[in-house]
Amino acid sequence: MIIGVPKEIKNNENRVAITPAGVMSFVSHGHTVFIEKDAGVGSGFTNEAYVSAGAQIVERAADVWAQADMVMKVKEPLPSEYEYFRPGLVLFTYLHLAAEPELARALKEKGVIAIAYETVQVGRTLPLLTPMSEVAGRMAAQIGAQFLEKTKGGKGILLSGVPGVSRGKVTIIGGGVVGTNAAKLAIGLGANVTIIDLSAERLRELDDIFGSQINTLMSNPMNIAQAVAESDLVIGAVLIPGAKAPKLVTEEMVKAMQPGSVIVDVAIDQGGIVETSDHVTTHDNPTYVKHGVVHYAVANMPGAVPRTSTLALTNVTMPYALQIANKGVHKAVADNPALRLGVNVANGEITYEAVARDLGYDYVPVEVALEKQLLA
Ligand SMILES: NC(=O)C1=CN([C@@H]2O[C@H](COP(=O)(O)OP(=O)(O)OC[C@H]3O[C@@H](n4cnc5c(N)ncnc54)[C@H](O)[C@@H]3O)[C@@H](O)[C@H]2O)C=CC1
Ligand SMILES: CC(=O)C(=O)O
Repeated sequence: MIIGVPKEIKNNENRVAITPAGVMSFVSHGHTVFIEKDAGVGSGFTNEAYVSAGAQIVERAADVWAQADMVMKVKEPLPSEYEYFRPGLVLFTYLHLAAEPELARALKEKGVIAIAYETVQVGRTLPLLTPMSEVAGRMAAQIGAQFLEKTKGGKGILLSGVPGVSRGKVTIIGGGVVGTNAAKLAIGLGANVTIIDLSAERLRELDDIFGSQINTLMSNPMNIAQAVAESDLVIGAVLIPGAKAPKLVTEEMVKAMQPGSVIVDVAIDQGGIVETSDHVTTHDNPTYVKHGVVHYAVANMPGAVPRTSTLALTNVTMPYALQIANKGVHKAVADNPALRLGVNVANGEITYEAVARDLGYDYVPVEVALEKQLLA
């Protein structure tokens, strides 16, 4: 198979979908890898390192897309990349389609087989999302602490407090991977931490992990309203796989926060859990203020720490990418139920139920959609 890796073009996105080690794995299995010139530079991988590993460097993104059977990326394609879509092309990347209706339409209309990292699922875990959620969760606490500084627009508090002055209050809504990692850092910073989740089982696990270092609360509008109003920093970390994020923090709740408080809505890639985080921001211009509250809504947070993130991401994506390359997409998906759940669009159909529901399309099972191609 020919695998193509374009350079990421999202604002300050310095990750890359394959490292030289990944190239070596593909090549040792008889595959060909085209890497766009300088695609790895932001993550510290030179063109020469890719060539030494057996890749061919291609000058133009258009040629990478045109020659590849499978394109591997990190972030969802941007509108300027939609023209490269074509029937039968396999696209393996983060997609977050419930929040990207135009992208979903383009993939559907152009007959791409689009496999989303974030919906590949093993039991209750999302193995290709986990490492980036670890990164973003840890970043959320440190970014929140930074924007609480007066010079950054915040109310001017230090989360740890100092002897004789209270600690800052952090509320984390969603106690999964992002939430747990945000809590680790927030506890490390000395904050007073509350985690809110809908799952009593998860709250029990969090209580076992963190003990008296955190407070846990069941997710309901009353608990959320009270915790948010009292918080200096709120971190949005809820996920319903594939679906648009539920708006759990209403505009009224935001208005009740003190001016200069901070919201880091990590779930913004799925649309965000805060009513007032109504648009995505970028690393260049990461925050805006609404009702006196600083909102941070960057959808590619790990892109700011690309060396760590690229290594962590490719550690988990490569085994799946190799299965697709070695077996072909049909057999790889048929053999691996985890990968099957990753397929969001195939041959003109939406094949992930939550995405179809949220975007108003008919849901077509993956097998049926892939069969269409074999019959055609
Ligand atoms: N902005 C960025 O750069 C990044 C964003 N993310 C996003 O962060 C979000 C969270 O991801 P993970 O922590 O990996 O998901 P996860 O599946 O590990 O955790 C989600 C948690 O939300 C809880 N939950 C579901 N409904 C809830 C409700 N109504 N109230 C409270 N809790 C509820 C679940 O019980 C679960 O514990 C996702 O949208 C993910 O895509 C992840 C990485 C980077
Ligand atoms: C999860 C995701 O979208 C990211 O790491 O950018």
